[in-house]
Amino acid sequence: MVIEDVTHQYATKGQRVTALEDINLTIEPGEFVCLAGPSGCGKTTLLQLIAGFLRPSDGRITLGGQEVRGPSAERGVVFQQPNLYPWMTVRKNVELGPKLRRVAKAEREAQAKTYLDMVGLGDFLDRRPYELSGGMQQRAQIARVLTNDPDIILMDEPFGALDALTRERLQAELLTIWRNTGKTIFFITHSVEEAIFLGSRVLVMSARPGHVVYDKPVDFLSTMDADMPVGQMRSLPAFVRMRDEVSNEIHASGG
Ligand SMILES: Nc1ncnc2c1ncn2[C@@H]1O[C@H](COP(=O)(O)OP(=O)(O)OP(=O)(O)O)[C@@H](O)[C@H]1O
Repeated sequence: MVIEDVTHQYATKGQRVTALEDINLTIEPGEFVCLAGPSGCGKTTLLQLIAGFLRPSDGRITLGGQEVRGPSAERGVVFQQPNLYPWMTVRKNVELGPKLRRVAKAEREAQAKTYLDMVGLGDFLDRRPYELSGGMQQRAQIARVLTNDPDIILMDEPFGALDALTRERLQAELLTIWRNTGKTIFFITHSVEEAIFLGSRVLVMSARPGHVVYDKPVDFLSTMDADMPVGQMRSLPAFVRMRDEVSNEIHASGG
């Protein structure tokens, strides 16, 4: 995905607010990009531009050479608040995308089962969303996005509303899903530790108008045991160094 010279302004009450200015970014297939930055720096705006919910005031975004002109299943979005349809079972929620694309019933049922198993909800197929915990609803949201086989998954603080333990579990599960599917992920977070733990690359944006002030790969994790607990990882010198670097960058840019 290529973001070229993207600027975005909102018009409110006759005033223009420049949320993003001159963003240039290339995200390679299979990268797990985590974006952090002070509140209001334009993270959600950038995600919404990539999703196609907003059009940039200037510049352009292309995915696989095609310009993004609106929402599409190839760019799946996971929001902070799960947005499952309450009147549908978990299975029907997950099957909806393939159903709208007229995938045959047996095939879409099998797809939904595969992805619900992958996120650990294989025993909850016929429950309704309100019968699930917040973490389980997020898992269902992730399964729903995966069923559409997107080129990129856009995640806006997906674990921000969860308790600490559930959050750590979902982080580990998401990493496993990423390793197993090779999907490209663009992930917004307020947590520096989450960004480093999950990302193969960490970006920081400055306060308004937002632009990218930090962009580094997280390379020390690839040489380590994939199953190392987060607790142990936190004390690694390379982890601590990067956490301080990213935190300083966020503070310097207005956070
Ligand atoms: N619909 C809108 N109309 C006008 N201004 C907006 C609108 N949406 C966002 N903004 C402004 O654009 C800027 C960027 O907002 P955005 O939500 O993208 O930031 P953010 O980095 O995601 O913030 P947070 O971390 O608090 O979620 C903010 O100053 C915000 O007030």
